[in-house]
Amino acid sequence: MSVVPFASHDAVDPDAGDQSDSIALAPSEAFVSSAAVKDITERAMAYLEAGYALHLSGPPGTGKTTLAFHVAAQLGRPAILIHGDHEFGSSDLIGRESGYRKSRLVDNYIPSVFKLEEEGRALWIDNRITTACRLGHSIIYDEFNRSKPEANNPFLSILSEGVLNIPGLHGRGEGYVKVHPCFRAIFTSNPAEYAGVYRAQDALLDRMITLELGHYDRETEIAITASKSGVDPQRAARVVDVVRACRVEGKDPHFPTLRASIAIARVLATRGGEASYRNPVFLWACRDILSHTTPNGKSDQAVSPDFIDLILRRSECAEEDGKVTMRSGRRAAARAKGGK
Ligand SMILES: Nc1ncnc2c1ncn2[C@@H]1O[C@H](COP(=O)(O)OP(=O)(O)OP(=O)(O)O)[C@@H](O)[C@H]1O
Repeated sequence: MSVVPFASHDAVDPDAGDQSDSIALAPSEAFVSSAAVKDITERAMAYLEAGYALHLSGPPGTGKTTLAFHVAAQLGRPAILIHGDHEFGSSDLIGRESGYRKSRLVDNYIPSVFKLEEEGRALWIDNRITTACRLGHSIIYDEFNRSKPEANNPFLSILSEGVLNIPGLHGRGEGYVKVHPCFRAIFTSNPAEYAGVYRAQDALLDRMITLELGHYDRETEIAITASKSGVDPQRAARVVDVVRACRVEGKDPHFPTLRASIAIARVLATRGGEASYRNPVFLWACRDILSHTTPNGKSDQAVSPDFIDLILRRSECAEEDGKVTMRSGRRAAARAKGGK
């Protein structure tokens, strides 16, 4: 079983074999546990400990997957990661027959008597959900609505009756697997996604508790940007303010995301320099990373390079004004102190 730091979960190999699919989650040093993160974790843990499945729903880059890993780590059980895929069928999740075992017994101990017994059995291979249900592992099912709704049907009986129905094992006395009491499921989905997703079944949504996530507060975004890029908090704050201004004033409230802040800050960390309009590295990184078209593919840009220039110049002026105000405020305070 591999140990995966959950703020760098890209390291998981989803194609590893069945048993090695389980991972032990360990907190990464880069993980930020701000008040907002602690609050949502507390609520998530309350629902999971009460025996419910958890559904983290929110636009891209709001930290759903990272939070799912964090919460799964708090459960203290090995975890199994699944990424929703439109090619999944139920068998990809619960298991399938694979191969055939044939045994043959020839008994010719008494030469005049020849006894032959043959038995053939299809071999069954458990897949990830079955393994998790049997062993009481946690499932993290990322972007579960990328799988066809019927592929997720096994979860209906798992989450309501605590039983996994395996039609392929009926007749062998193993057709129903009783779900281990420690089994927990954490789902994530992105309701704003428009391509390659399916509408989740109401019956499945009704069996889980959904936490709607939005973008984190400014302080948490600054802490995450600084932690994931290595820049100091002051530069991280400048980057985050520009990204948040584009989000608020652009045509799409979901973009740019926290990932854009991290990306710009990483470029700054690599190339050095201030998060200032006067630093060409910062200027072109912002233009390249922040400008994008609207998600529905229309040609008008949600955030155009001109718009980014405007935001950058404005934030620079606001900062200059702030410094001037602070300087004049300090001078006025010194004058007042000196009795002038
Ligand atoms: N608490 C945190 N501590 C450190 N980094 C975080 C934290 N939350 C989110 N991040 C970072 O923010 C970025 C976006 O987070 P994440 O991938 O979890 O978002 P998401 O909502 O799952 O996005 P998507 O829907 O696009 O998959 C990642 O680089 C992640 O490492």
